Amino acid sequence: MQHYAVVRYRSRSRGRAEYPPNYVPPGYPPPSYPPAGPSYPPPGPAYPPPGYPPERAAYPPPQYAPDPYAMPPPDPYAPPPRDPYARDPYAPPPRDPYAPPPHDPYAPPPVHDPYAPPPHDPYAPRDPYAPPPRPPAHYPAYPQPGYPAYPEYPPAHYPPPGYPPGAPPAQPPPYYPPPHGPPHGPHPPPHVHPHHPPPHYPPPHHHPPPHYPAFGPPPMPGYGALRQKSRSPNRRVIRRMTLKRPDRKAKAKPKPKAKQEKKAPPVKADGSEMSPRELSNIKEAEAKAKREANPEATREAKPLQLLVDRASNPKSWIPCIEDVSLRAWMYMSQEKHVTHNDFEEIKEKVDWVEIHGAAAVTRKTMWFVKEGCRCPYSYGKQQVSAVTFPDWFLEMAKRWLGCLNLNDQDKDSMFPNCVNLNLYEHGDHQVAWHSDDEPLFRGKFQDTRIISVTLGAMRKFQVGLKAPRRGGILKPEKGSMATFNLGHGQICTMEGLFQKHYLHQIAKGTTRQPRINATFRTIVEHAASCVLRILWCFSAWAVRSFKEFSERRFVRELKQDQKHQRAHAVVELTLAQWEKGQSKGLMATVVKDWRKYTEAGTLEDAAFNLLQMCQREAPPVALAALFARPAPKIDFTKLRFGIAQYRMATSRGCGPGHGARSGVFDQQRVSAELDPCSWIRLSVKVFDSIGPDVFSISDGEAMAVWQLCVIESKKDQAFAQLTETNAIAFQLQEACQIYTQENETLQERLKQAMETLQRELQTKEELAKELRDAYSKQARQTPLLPELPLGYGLVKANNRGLYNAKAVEDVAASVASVQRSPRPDAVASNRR
Ligand SMILES: O=C(O)CCC(=O)C(=O)O
Ligand SMILES: [Fe+2]
Repeated sequence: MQHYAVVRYRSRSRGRAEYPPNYVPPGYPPPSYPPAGPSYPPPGPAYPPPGYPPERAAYPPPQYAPDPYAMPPPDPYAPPPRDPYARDPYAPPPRDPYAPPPHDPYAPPPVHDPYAPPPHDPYAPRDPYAPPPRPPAHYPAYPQPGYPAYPEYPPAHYPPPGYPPGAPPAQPPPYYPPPHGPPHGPHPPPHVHPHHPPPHYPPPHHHPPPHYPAFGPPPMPGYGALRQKSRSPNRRVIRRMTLKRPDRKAKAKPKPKAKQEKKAPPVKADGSEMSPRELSNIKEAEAKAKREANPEATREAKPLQLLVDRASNPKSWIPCIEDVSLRAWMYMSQEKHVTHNDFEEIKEKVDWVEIHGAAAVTRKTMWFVKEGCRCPYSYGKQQVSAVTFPDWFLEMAKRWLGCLNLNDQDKDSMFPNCVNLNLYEHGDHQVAWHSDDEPLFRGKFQDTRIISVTLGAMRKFQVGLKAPRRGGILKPEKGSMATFNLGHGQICTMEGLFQKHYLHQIAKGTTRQPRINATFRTIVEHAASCVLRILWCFSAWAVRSFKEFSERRFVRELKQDQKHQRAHAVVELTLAQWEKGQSKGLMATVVKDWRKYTEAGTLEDAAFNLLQMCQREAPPVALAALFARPAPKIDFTKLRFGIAQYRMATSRGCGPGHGARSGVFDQQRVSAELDPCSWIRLSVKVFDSIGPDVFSISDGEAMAVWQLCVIESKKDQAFAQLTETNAIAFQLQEACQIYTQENETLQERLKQAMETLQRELQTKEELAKELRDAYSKQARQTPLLPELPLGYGLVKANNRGLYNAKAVEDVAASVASVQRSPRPDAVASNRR
């Protein structure tokens, strides 16, 4: 359709050059216009009137009215308002004899009006800010001194560009230029795609200019246009959102990835295939070379405080692994505060969850987290829900770890926010080779701290360098394994990138005594289903914006110290806002902590500490109501939607909370509709507290954050699936191992049977030889005996190289039968 329009337009423009010189397009007045008669324009009263100031004589001045909507400035020299009783000397005569007669013979018939807008023009202004009405009927058909200009006058660019050669009509036809496109031209012009008008189309006067009087700029993009009646104020916001959404269909489909050609497996020098073991060896060597070529950052380059550095008695800590190039450390120490009573209490009080291996229960576990956190923990395919630290356990843990001075004062002294408890009831209970590198701890990417405390029986704790899986099974690199005995009261730390580069396990043992182990860790990235995740997002977002804000405003023009001063002022402003608003519960904690941290250190510290605080802070009051319900699954789509709505409502430039108060944003309603877990209320509170006055966070950023959340939650799901699949694969591999062993045993038995058989065969062969000899001896004496078939009694090998036992048996049987049954001729001779 569009293509057709273009072709038509082109052919028309080509044809235009062939118009005769005096061509007048249909509908235009003939060149003799205006009709002969009185002089044109008609003689009126003298202008300017006597006494009129000379500088206003040319009113309106030629440069006037670039803006068709702007009213002329109040003219101090304007002629006095018309006296209704006096005849205005400047007023046009009530009936202008020179005005085109109503039935103008040159006027085109209304049906063929070339200037009429198309009936269903998608670009037709439906704008509430539409231009003012046309001039009143008594206005002259052309601009005249003394008449304020109307948008349509004077005719712009007459004759229009591209007008046929020849003299244009002396006067433009009435209401020229036509409001929509050139005469006869298609509408919109052919180069304009109907769904993508260029920025200048439709002509600018359809939109109120930025300084449009009296209304003020409405806040949202697309304002003015497409304003529709809505049942509630909220609907309007929703509709605008819908309008803003990108066309999903227009999204480019991701290109299918080019098929990767499978690498041919390496072969030996003689061209023969390598065994899986040889291949694994090669992979392991490659991984080792790669690791050695890429050492990790040193502690000098990237500071890291080790636990031993903060221990009260550093000398009692034994270094087990100090791998600087891999940034991995492991230390051990004996802690006297771990008692046997603790062991009994934990064993009794904990509601243990059994972990099932391929065949049996491998151990029992429990997953404790800090109050407020809801992150589950996965053991293979088994997922265990979070249980808040019981007070008795917290008290115990603080006693055990007291020597490490973890007092939550700064980022180095954070007390772990979760613990995994393992109960190994006897030597058969174990945990296979693994590393604690779950996404919760980000151990693959950043330094982590794991503190393990042992109670009860001693067990062997083995560590080794991570290597590529062998036959799908995780095992340490050859020759890298080290074994440590962990007995009652032993504390063991794994720090830095230990979980990235090392594996550990508790191997099966012979003991019948139980052992409990508590591994304390720190969750740094809460799971998508955890309520603290949202707080983390908000904080990350607020901190980022805060940093951006301070940078943007101050970095360029101010010195470093001034920048800090100003940034602190911003913090103060924020705090004031927060305190003014929701200063109870969670927000109060946030405010208090932020204040504490900003007072203590640099901006970066403040940002980091705020993040840490948001992650670790148990929300005692504000979130308590949320926890009364079962663990909520956050619907990020709904949440994002709610947040976006709120953002839109408040971005009207009236300050935080305005939208909610003014009723534009029906908070109650949205909460009821979109918020099954009170999440919107919480997010709105946080939003309200941040406030657009302090942080200029765009809707785009808001969306981006929530989109990130959605992606992350998908990632978590995918990860859960992956873990499940891995667990299944692991089970299969275990089964495979068992079968391989069985197979080996069977092969062994078969070999033994073969050997026995072979020995038997040999004996039988000898026997057969003896028999043959006896037979031939007999035959010599008794010539009537038939000839034995060639090779009779010889043992034959079948195709597979196995001896054919049946053949031997046949020989033996036939020999026996020969011996047993007397031959007929022998019988006959006896009778004789
Ligand atoms: O029992 C231990 O000492 C180790 C436990 C462990 O590695 C774990 O829970 O991840
Ligand atoms: Fe572990």
